Amino acid sequence: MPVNPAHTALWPAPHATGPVDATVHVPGSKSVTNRALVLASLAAEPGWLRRPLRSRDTLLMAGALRTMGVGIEEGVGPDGSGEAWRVIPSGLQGPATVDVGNAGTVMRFLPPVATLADGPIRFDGDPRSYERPLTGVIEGLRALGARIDDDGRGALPLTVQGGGALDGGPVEIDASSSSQFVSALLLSAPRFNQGVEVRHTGSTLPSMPHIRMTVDMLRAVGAQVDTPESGGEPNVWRVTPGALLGRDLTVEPDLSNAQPFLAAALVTGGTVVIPDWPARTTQPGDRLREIFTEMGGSCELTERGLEFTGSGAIHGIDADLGEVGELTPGIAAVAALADSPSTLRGVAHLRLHETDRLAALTKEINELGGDVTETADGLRIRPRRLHGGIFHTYDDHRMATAGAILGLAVDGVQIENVATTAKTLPDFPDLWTGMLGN
Ligand SMILES: O=C(O)C1=C[C@@H](OP(=O)(O)O)[C@@H](O)[C@H](O)C1
Ligand SMILES: C=C(OP(=O)(O)O)C(=O)O
Repeated sequence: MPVNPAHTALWPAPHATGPVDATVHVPGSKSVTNRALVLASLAAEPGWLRRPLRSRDTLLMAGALRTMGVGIEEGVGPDGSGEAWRVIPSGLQGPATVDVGNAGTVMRFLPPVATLADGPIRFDGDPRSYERPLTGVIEGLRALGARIDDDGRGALPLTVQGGGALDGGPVEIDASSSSQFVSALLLSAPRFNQGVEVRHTGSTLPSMPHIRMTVDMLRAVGAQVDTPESGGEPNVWRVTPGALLGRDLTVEPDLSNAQPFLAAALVTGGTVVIPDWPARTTQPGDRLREIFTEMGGSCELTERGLEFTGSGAIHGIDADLGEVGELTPGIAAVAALADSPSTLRGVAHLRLHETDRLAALTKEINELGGDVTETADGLRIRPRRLHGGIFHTYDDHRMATAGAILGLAVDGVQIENVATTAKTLPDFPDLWTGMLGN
């Protein structure tokens, strides 16, 4: 197979020569954009999506929905401002083939949509997508009446034999390996004949803010959802069948992608402003306000956005990151530069993310001279003086941004395949050098 030069290229991570002082406009949220695309495609009328993220994961989602017959057109929003997508739902059709890349949201959220299509929808993706868990979606959909052909491993590749409709009803799944199993079954459920009642049976459930995001966004398009938090049973979510509205939604900046920029303020003792930081959000990245404050920064929400300032000191942290797992690589990078040890817990499921993130962070930080050990459910990080070297990214966007954070403080860090940030933030290298005034 020919080697893609972008995958072997080394990017010299810029070293900060002083405190950063920058305003960084962070593009839209991956998680919001991909949920909005699914919900708008299932609606009874056209809708608008303003400031959508345009990255590998969201373009794969839009492309997949288009191959099933949905119209997703470029346009300016109804008020004439900003870039937008107009989503025009239509009868979903197979045969079609969906490339999921390595997008958890695409590989999990779309098989339920495909059950509503007329005809077979084949799902395939990057080699890593074959290793990421999908059992909760496959078994869950079968229990709800779907026909799915797979090779019995509970993973991709597979074909959903869309029958134009799905019975729906009650289903038990174990979503301890990914919250996206729950989100997937809920997002399409207003269109199932009986809606759905999802009961999670596993002992842990990661990424609760992402499940809240699913519920909030369903309600915003008119769905009726009962949750444990709205007085329902623990671990049970119910969605009533019904038509969804086509809305006009502006996508919030991706707060998890704001992380490396906030980290830059923390690591250099500088200030970074992120405009349009939402006052209220379900995005897990909002937790960075507390986490990075505990690690030595301070922040304020002003009319300019979130203003985050580092004190010059970086402290270690003992934190359960189970709710905000996708923040772990960036927190681990900051922790490796701190003045005291850190313990990051509750993130065993990161072994099944874009790469085995616990192994990758341990190996790569240690190769720069660090002292990181894996625990059963996380990392223990004892800061040591680091040196330059190659930081491998394993096709993981958050490994690349974690390496860039280290490079601010450690001279001579070279990031292999920084282009992998295109999964959720294609502009990363430019935004990063722009922040540093280069
Ligand atoms: O639903 C979502 O948009 C996501 C849920 C989380 O997945 P897991 O629960 O599999 O960690 C998160 O890590 C991922 O980046 C995005
Ligand atoms: C885990 C992540 O992505 P995915 O949506 O592919 O699961 C992530 O972005 O950190």
